[in-house]
Amino acid sequence: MKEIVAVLGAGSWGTALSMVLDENGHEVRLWGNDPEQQKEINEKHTNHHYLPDVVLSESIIAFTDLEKALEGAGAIVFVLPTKAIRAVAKQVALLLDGKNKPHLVHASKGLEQDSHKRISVIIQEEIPAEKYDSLVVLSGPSHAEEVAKKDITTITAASENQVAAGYVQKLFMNNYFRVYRNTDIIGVELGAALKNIIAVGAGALHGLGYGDNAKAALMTRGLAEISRLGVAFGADPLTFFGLSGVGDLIVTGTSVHSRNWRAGDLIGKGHDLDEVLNNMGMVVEGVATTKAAYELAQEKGIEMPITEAIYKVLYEKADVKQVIEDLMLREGKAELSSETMEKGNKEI
Ligand SMILES: NC(=O)c1ccc[n+]([C@@H]2O[C@H](COP(=O)([O-])OP(=O)(O)OC[C@H]3O[C@@H](n4cnc5c(N)ncnc54)[C@H](O)[C@@H]3O)[C@@H](O)[C@H]2O)c1
Ligand SMILES: O=P(O)(O)OC[C@H](O)CO
Repeated sequence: MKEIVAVLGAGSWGTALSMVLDENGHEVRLWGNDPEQQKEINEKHTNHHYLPDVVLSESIIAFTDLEKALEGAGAIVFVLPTKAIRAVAKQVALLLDGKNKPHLVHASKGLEQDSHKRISVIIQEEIPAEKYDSLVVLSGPSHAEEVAKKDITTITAASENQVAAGYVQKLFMNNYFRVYRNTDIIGVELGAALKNIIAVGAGALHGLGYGDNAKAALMTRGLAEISRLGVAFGADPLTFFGLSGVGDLIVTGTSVHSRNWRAGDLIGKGHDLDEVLNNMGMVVEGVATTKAAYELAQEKGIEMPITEAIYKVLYEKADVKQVIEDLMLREGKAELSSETMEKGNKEI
């Protein structure tokens, strides 16, 4: 199959996914809102700020005109920072005529500020169902830098509509980019968004000089609270043992490629949050997601002690070492409870 695919978001991940789609023979239109960057993609076939040293295929065409990018597209892939999704979805809704119904895909990882909504919910709110065919979430352990080098990557296409998930699987899959299907859109989106919080924490532990035991503790107990929140919102607990759960937690919580991990590392080393975010030059989703998840957990009475600790460090300027000591000295608990997986038990 050869499709026209509009990729919305010309940053690291949008560019890497465009390379996969181009490799698979699709017509790729990479839309972005920065004319200089789009010019660079079309004239030099590079996107040096987001993927240094990567040369793009000449057949990947950058667009600044959204209407032109969407014309006749069989699939539209949203790969924008979470905070830009609603505004761009509104624009897309105005441009879709309901006759040619594209498949919608999103590959972003976050929760909306204030509303705490998942990205698929935002897209469904902004684009009327009669204007598109299906909505699929593409998510999993995948650093853009490695995908751009064609390193082996596995990822999940999640949708309640398995025909649509199969379409997205076929669209992206090749010998270095393996795509699985999944039906649990809630679990996949929450796993993807919440692992960024734990990755910030893992970076901070590294920055502070803690060792591997601490890293394993954070990631394991982090996964426990991600699962607790997810299950409380209707996710399948098994999803958190999959690519969008433990898989993405490993890749983000252990890698210098991760902007979330790097931000945490610098915070652990004593740098100011605003300075860290300003210097990163790319989105660090975990910071905003920490606030959204913290508020969500407070609202629903779900215990998320690690998220709460990271929230205090990021938003209340709490001392990291003190926060870690407080976490360690909480009242002793049982490690596992079958109720945790069934109901999001608040005792654990
Ligand atoms: N980088 C990765 O390896 C990776 C992998 C998987 C998922 N993701 C997720 O994909 C999403 C995008 O991440 P990224 O790494 O590409 O971010 P990035 O910071 O590298 O790039 C973001 C791009 O979005 C553009 N943008 C921002 N606001 C916009 C708007 N209103 N309209 C149009 N363009 C706008 C920016 O100009 C930039 O080109 C995030 O949710 C991230 O968590 C990233
Ligand atoms: O660079 P990060 O921290 O945004 O993480 C990138 C991806 O989400 C890893 O799967």
